[in-house]
Amino acid sequence: MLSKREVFDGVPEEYLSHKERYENAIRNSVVAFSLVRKMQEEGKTSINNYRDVVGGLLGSSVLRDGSPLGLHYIMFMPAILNQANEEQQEKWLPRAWNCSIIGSYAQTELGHGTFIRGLETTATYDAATKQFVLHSPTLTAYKWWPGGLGQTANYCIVVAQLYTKGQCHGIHSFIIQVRDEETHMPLPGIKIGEIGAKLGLNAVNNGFLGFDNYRIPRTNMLMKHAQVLEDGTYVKSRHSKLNYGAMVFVRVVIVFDMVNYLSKAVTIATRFSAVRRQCQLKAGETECQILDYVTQQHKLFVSIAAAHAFRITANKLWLTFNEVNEQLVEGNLQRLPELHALACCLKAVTTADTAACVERCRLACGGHGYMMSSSLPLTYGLVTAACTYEGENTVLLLQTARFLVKTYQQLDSKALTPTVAYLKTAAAERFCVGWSNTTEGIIRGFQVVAMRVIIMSTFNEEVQEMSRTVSPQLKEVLHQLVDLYCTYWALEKLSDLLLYTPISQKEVESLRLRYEETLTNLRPNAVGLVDAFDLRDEMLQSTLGSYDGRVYERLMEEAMKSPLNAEPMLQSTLGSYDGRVYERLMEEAMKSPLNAEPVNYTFHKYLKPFMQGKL
Ligand SMILES: CCCCCCCCCC/C=C\CCC/C=C/C(=O)SCCNC(=O)CCNC(=O)[C@H](O)C(C)(C)COP(=O)(O)OP(=O)(O)OC[C@H]1O[C@@H](n2cnc3c(N)ncnc32)[C@H](O)[C@@H]1OP(=O)(O)O
Ligand SMILES: Cc1cc2nc3c(=O)[nH]c(=O)nc-3n(C[C@H](O)[C@H](O)[C@H](O)COP(=O)(O)OP(=O)(O)OC[C@H]3O[C@@H](n4cnc5c(N)ncnc54)[C@H](O)[C@@H]3O)c2cc1C
Repeated sequence: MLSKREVFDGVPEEYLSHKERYENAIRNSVVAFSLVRKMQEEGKTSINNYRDVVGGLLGSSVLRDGSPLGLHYIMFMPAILNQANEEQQEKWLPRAWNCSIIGSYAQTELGHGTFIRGLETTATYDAATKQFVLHSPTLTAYKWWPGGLGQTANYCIVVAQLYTKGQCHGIHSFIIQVRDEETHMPLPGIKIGEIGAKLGLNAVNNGFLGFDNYRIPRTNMLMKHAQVLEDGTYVKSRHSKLNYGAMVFVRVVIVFDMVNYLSKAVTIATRFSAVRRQCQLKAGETECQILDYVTQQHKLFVSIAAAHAFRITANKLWLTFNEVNEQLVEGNLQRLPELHALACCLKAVTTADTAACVERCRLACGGHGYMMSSSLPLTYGLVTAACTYEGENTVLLLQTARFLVKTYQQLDSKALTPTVAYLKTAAAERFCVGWSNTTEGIIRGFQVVAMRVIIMSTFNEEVQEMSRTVSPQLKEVLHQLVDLYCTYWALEKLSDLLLYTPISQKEVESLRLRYEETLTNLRPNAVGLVDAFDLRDEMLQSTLGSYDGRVYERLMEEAMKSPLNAEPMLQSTLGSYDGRVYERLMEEAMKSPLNAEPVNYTFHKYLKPFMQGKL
């Protein structure tokens, strides 16, 4: 059994080189995911409910900057579950589940990420040999970004344009072996490596992949929805977008991920704000806690409310996802467009808001928030990536807008699905008959705004659910959070409300007062509310947010760990670009020390024994 997390001579991750970071990540990941395998053996997790277990590990301090094995669980396995037929699931799932193969998900290319119908990788069926020929016709056709593909995965799901009998049938998914299972060397016809250093997630080992007329068996096309028969006949799917299912799943999962990161960041910033004393409220008094400043409360408290709002929303979205998928299995596709629009909208909104809130938490901690040891810069790097991956936010909001406009156009002719039923009410009231400065009044106002501009998603507060299951005291605080969240956004989006609702100047002024009252009312419970997230210090990994409040001692202890305090100079900088983007990106990628060797030693020392169940 491997010892717990090893680091180089006690040097924290921040001071490791790019290569050392990867080697450290492999070591930590095989230890962490051996736990998942142990839980499988003890029946404590299964192929259909491992989200929480893997999610907990990926958000933990052990894998704090991602894992080369993350995509295996996040997309490789869900894609097999979602797009492989039964025979293929029987063949591939057991090996994926016990990690005797490690997979990734290769869709994005150097030249295309958003417009997936424009992907260039081709899979051309050869009926004579009953094989598909995978090929990257241009440099821009190289797969670029797949997590774990650089040096770790030996299989991946590849999304390519399917050609058979001379005709293109659009993008489909294929399971493809890219490395030898014994030697881990890239297979003939495969060009593969890692793409280089990034803003964050530098332990994920994102890779590139090019095909040179690479042949795979016909049965490696995932054929749950569409098929290619032995003679090359194409059988199309019931719905052209069923192949997009893996992306919908991850968008749903990302909403849960944002809850975890936002809870961490606001816990760190709120606790630090209770410890930090700076300036005086009245001359001659002792310096006050910065948490007592209304400006500090304005920065932080809405993040506490948002963490709860996102958690409730994530749970509701997960229920919807499972409901719709059960209907898909029965052949009922009626709610697929609603699920797609909902997943797009909530992934975009929660990632954008979380990135903004985490940055605001950092700013609320002054210089100490800028220290890597605070864990806030790392958290920001993780959440801001989520605004891009799994569908760039702008593009996903446009997908939601497309669905809402279509829904509005069919308002009188079609029954509305549950999450857009409010449009009927808002339409009936036309211009929001009256404004009231209550939670319900604000929600109704936004429904009217949404109605009017058809691109705002509405906010479904689960207030009733809280009143059934919580004590009067907790209900009061949770209602304060609901009030805060609604009045905050009413004030943030005041221009829309002024444009589309009859809110008066007087009501705006009282809304402002109500907002400040709510901040004051929440202040006594602020630390208790973040303590309620129950995030252990090991999870937070932050000098500012530790439970014991020993901020300064911890800052100094961490500072003394820097090798710069022991040695003169480290580091160097990289060159800049001349505008030849794709060639330069590839040239930069090839500079990575990881690409200097065909197989990193950690494969033979850690990964292979892990995959063979020998750890
Ligand atoms: C299990 C373990 C869990 C552990 C938890 C730990 C947390 C981890 C969190 C995640 C961490 C890291 C993961 C990072 C990994 C990143 C992976 C990737 O980034 S993979 C690549 C992702 N790429 C994209 O998302 C591409 C974005 N682009 C698209 O999706 C499409 O191009 C789109 C939708 C923008 C346009 O598609 P298309 O051009 O084909 O469609 P149209 O716009 O013309 O619309 C036509 C029609 O189709 C409907 N539609 C579109 N998409 C879907 C869909 N997915 N499902 C259903 N329907 C869809 C659309 O609504 C239109 O319908 P219509 O009725 O005609 O209006
Ligand atoms: C950390 C990370 C991990 C990733 N992991 C994976 C992975 O494992 N597998 C994988 O396949 N991919 C992965 N990706 C790739 C990711 O899915 C793409 O980056 C994403 O889909 C955006 O595509 P792009 O980067 O090509 O940007 P583009 O699609 O080129 O978009 C660039 C910008 O153009 C604008 N734009 C584009 N299209 C439109 C439009 N229709 N309307 C308006 N504006 C538009 C937007 O402002 C957008 O930000 C990862 C990316 C990151 C950052």
